[in-house]
Amino acid sequence: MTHGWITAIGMMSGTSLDGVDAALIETDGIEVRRTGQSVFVPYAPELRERMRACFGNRSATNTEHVVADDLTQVHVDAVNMLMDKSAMSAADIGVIGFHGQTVFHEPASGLTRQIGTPHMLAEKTGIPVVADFRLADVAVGGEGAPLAPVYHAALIKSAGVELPVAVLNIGGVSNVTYIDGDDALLAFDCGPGNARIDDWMLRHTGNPVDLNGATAASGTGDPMVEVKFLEDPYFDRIPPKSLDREDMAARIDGLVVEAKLNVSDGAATLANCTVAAIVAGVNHLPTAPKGWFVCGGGRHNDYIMETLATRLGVPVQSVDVLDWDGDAVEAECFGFLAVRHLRDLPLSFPGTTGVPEPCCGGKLYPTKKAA
Ligand SMILES: Nc1ncnc2c1ncn2[C@@H]1O[C@H](COP(=O)(O)OP(=O)(O)OP(=O)(O)O)[C@@H](O)[C@H]1O
Ligand SMILES: CC(=O)N[C@H]1[C@@H]2OC[C@@H](O2)[C@@H](O)[C@@H]1O[C@H](C)C(=O)O
Repeated sequence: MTHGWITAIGMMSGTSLDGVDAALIETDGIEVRRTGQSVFVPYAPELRERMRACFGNRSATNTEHVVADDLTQVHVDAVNMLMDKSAMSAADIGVIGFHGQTVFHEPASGLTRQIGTPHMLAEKTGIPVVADFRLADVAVGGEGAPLAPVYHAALIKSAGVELPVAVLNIGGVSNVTYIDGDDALLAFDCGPGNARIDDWMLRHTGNPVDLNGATAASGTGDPMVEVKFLEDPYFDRIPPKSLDREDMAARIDGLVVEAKLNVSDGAATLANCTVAAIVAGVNHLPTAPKGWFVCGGGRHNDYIMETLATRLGVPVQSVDVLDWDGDAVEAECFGFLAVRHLRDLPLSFPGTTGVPEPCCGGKLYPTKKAA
């Protein structure tokens, strides 16, 4: 098989609902020749709330269609911004990988829903779009997530680091990829990432973030809440396994309310739970990683990063030390996966989502001209 390099734009609208990350990547679907510029376009608060109202929708509603078109328009804007920033035009881009917004994820029922309007994105940008990345995986009994492991492994291959390592994404949910140099990858969602912290901060301060973990750092974690949190059966479940953003939410909120914590103690407690969930995941790895490389917005939370390093007892560093763009890894990943779709290469594996055999995925939405 001869592979040409394809320049792709990948886009992720993550579980934290903060906005759209878009990034350029040049790849043949196996190796990463280079990554390029990235942009972030935040959602307007009113759109964010309409998106949040779609969480839990097992099937599409009329209002959801409007939300899907509106969030797709933000993706169109992101593509245009990225092309302007990179002095590129649609003719320079081979494909867009469009994740959409997960509103419901229940792989045990064979259901995972990412909303967005891929044909609108293809028409408005004039670039073919690959979307629906998770559907084929859950259709054959997989978890549908995480899908980033094959991209994490491609990046680590040329990073020159001592193996085994863990690549950890701390987004709304956190997920880990264990890489020991063998082809067999192991990956799973660890637990809540920033989502519970964001919701707590929004409720108490009106701002959905604990900037750099400063509020947590000024508080004291409640150890009993953490102990009860770790009693959730999810942590003993053998991976692969995945979570919806709202999984565990009611239980954690209940524990924190019951403990009557103030804003800083609550932030510290929730950050400790995020860390404890990641540390609990080590029990499911074949050996302890020699180092952890962290991407996603949670790596900006100094309290989480420091607590994680203390509890893991090995170096925990931002992926930025490897010259990766830690805010763009997931977006780049969907560009990479779009190219893998075009090359008929699998996106998920028995060790990453529990599919019976390596599984291809995604669906191509050509531009009208190409159709
Ligand atoms: N400076 C910062 N300090 C603390 N937290 C931050 C900071 N910057 C971003 N975050 C957190 O990072 C999160 C966004 O990260 P990211 O974009 O990686 O998540 P996502 O892609 O939406 O989620 P997921 O990976 O679960 O799909 C927000 O929840 C935000 O609270
Ligand atoms: C169902 C879904 O959208 N899952 C996301 C979410 O956000 C982080 C974690 O949970 C991960 O499993 C996944 O996203 C990344 C990009 C993945 O598939 O690897």
